[in-house]
Amino acid sequence: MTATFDTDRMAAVIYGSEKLASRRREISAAVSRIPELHDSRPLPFMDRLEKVTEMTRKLAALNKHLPDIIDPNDYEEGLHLYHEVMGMEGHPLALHEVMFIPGLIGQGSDEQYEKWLGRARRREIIGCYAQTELGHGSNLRSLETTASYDPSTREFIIHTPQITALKWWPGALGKSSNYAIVVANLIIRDRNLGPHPFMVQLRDEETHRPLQGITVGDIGPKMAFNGGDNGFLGFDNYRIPLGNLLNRHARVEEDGIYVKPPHAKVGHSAMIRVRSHMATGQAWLLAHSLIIAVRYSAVRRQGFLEDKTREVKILDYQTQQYRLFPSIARAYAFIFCGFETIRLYDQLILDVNKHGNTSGMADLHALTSGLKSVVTYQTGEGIEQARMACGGHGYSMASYISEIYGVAIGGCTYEGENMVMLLQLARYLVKSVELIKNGKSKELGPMVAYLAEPDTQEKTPLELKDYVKLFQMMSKRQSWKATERYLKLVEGGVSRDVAWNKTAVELTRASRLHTRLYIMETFIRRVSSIEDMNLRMVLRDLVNVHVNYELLDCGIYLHDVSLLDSIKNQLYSSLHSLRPNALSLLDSFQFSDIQLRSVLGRRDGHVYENLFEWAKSSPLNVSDVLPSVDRYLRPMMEKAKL
Ligand SMILES: CCCCC/C=C\C/C=C\C/C=C\C/C=C\C/C=C\CCC(=O)SCCNC(=O)CCNC(=O)[C@H](O)C(C)(C)COP(=O)(O)OP(=O)(O)OC[C@H]1O[C@@H](n2cnc3c(N)ncnc32)[C@H](O)[C@@H]1OP(=O)(O)O
Ligand SMILES: Cc1cc2nc3c(=O)[nH]c(=O)nc-3n(C[C@H](O)[C@H](O)[C@H](O)COP(=O)(O)OP(=O)(O)OC[C@H]3O[C@@H](n4cnc5c(N)ncnc54)[C@H](O)[C@@H]3O)c2cc1C
Repeated sequence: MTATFDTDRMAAVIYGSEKLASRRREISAAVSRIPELHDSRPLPFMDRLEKVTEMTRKLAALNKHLPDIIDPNDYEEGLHLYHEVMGMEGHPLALHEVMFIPGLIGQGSDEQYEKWLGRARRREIIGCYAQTELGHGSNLRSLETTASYDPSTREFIIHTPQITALKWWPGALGKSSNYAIVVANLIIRDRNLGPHPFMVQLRDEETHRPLQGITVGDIGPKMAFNGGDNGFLGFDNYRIPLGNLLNRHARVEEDGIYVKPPHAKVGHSAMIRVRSHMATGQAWLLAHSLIIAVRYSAVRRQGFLEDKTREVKILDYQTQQYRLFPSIARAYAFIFCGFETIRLYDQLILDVNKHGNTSGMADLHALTSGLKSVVTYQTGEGIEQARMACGGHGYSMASYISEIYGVAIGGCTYEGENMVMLLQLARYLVKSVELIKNGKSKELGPMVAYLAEPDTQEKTPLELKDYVKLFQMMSKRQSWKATERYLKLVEGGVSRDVAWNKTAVELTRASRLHTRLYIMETFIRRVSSIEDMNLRMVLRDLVNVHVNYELLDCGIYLHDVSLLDSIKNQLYSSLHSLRPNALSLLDSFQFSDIQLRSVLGRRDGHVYENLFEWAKSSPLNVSDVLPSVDRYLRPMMEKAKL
């Protein structure tokens, strides 16, 4: 089937500019010409140590070739090059780029940039972000690692008081990093001033051995990221200089006087940054799995429809389309709303760092808390559907979908466990409803203004604005319902914390609806702004799939469920309309075969030949009779014959 639009032009929309989209193609082409940058053999056949070694080998090779391929100062080009070469299974610089350098930029002073930033950027040192502990991750106020100030030596003493205080999970900590931003409770004269970020050297720069007072290692295999070394870390009264408290916002004077930051949570900026980037990051993962599933579905034939002489492509089944197309729509929606969120984050950082203005922090914290939760969960759902849509071959690691799934659902946990983060957004929604109840609607931010709108009659949506209106109404009702339930308990004498817990499920529902509304609105906004008519038309089809699917999925929040029949019909017809463009919408992501790492999804479409070649390369097929057969199976069978 021929697409109605140009995939290069769509790539420019997906990646934000014509220039970046074409640079991505050039970068992929450059990588394809350098064998040193390719996987030396399929990753699923490697054990953990081999994977870590392979990732480290490629990283060093990449570091060597990087200046010939990209402008080292161009972050977006760098991100693509890393994805292409390193894939997604983790590597020594993953957290260095994603949290260590951004954490230093967000929290460090100009003097501290001078000391560490250049070295970090040149990769003279490798760092990670060590916050989570064995006993606590979500509740930062219960972290146990201490950094006690000793004015006599102008040093902090970093200490792990007990086993639960061991840092646990930080990526690239176990074996790769020699520095870390360590989040520890700042203690001055026995007063705990809460978690603060410290720059800590962990290993000798020459020998790479842990420094005295440091215990560090790898935490073992995980669901995914097994090419990376998530680690543990303990401190035995380990001393660092006063200048190692990252002090752009909070400071300790030599005599121990503490200077507060302009906002208590300004130290969370590295987390807010990652959360802001997660919608786009997860969208690539969702698209990655869908490219595999949709390409495969356009090759795989099974069963008959009208033509009884030739089996049908499985992509023509309505159930297959229902399984896959709403996720294509979500992948696009996440990208567009991700771009908008990143812009909000960049603006906030500018406001905070240049003008000391922290007034936007609460809004962005609430928004990104909800967004990371909804997006990671829906991405996981979409990837799992993509796997099942490939039948048995989806279950093989040749499809690579299980790896993508493992990586994506890590996002439900890292950067804030999803339920915990949904409840953060819920605090904001409840406060907003309380403002309205107290006659202060004027104080509401623009994203929650709809909470003050009166209910109107539900009617069949015909235009996009009708869908938004219906969704706003459902979201508003749920926020009010949850708030009133909570307040009723409080008014009845239940403590706020217990009342909150007794309302928590309803509160998370409110957060999800609010976030889904935001995603829908940003998706519609972006598509309406696209000038190329061919692109706009196909994206409009995608929006139709999205709004109908979302409404149907949230149908329990409608009062008049009879509306659902017409919504179902509109959904089925929009799935049908999308069919000719489905594959090209995914090809527009322009994943190379190297980056795809999937035998099932390769561009050449020779699924069966490629699968057979892949199976033959299994280490189990090196010999016809395995030693385990000689040692155990044959004797067992021989014995049975006697
Ligand atoms: C270029 C970037 C790319 C990014 C990658 C994106 C996608 C990736 C795709 C592929 C992956 C590839 C590589 C990545 C691999 C691995 C993963 C990468 C990183 C993972 C790193 C981590 O996980 S680091 C550890 C993260 N930990 C957490 O997130 C902990 C969660 N907990 C919290 O954040 C907090 O404890 C809390 C928010 C739940 C509560 O905060 P706390 O300070 O304890 O709260 P209270 O003292 O009770 O105060 C509550 C009060 O403060 C408000 N608040 C809280 N935080 C903020 C904030 N940041 N800003 C503003 N306000 C805040 C809160 O709303 C309350 O306000 P009210 O009292 O007014 O209601
Ligand atoms: C792949 C991966 C990479 C990571 N990388 C890093 C890193 O680089 N650096 C780093 O510091 N950390 C990292 N982490 C750790 C991660 O940030 C934490 O695991 C995460 O914040 C969740 O915290 P937790 O493990 O304490 O979960 P818990 O909070 O123990 O969650 C367990 C359950 O308790 C529930 N729960 C907890 N609190 C509440 C509450 N208040 N209300 C309702 N329910 C609640 C949760 O919803 C969940 O169901 C990583 C984790 C993973 C999986």
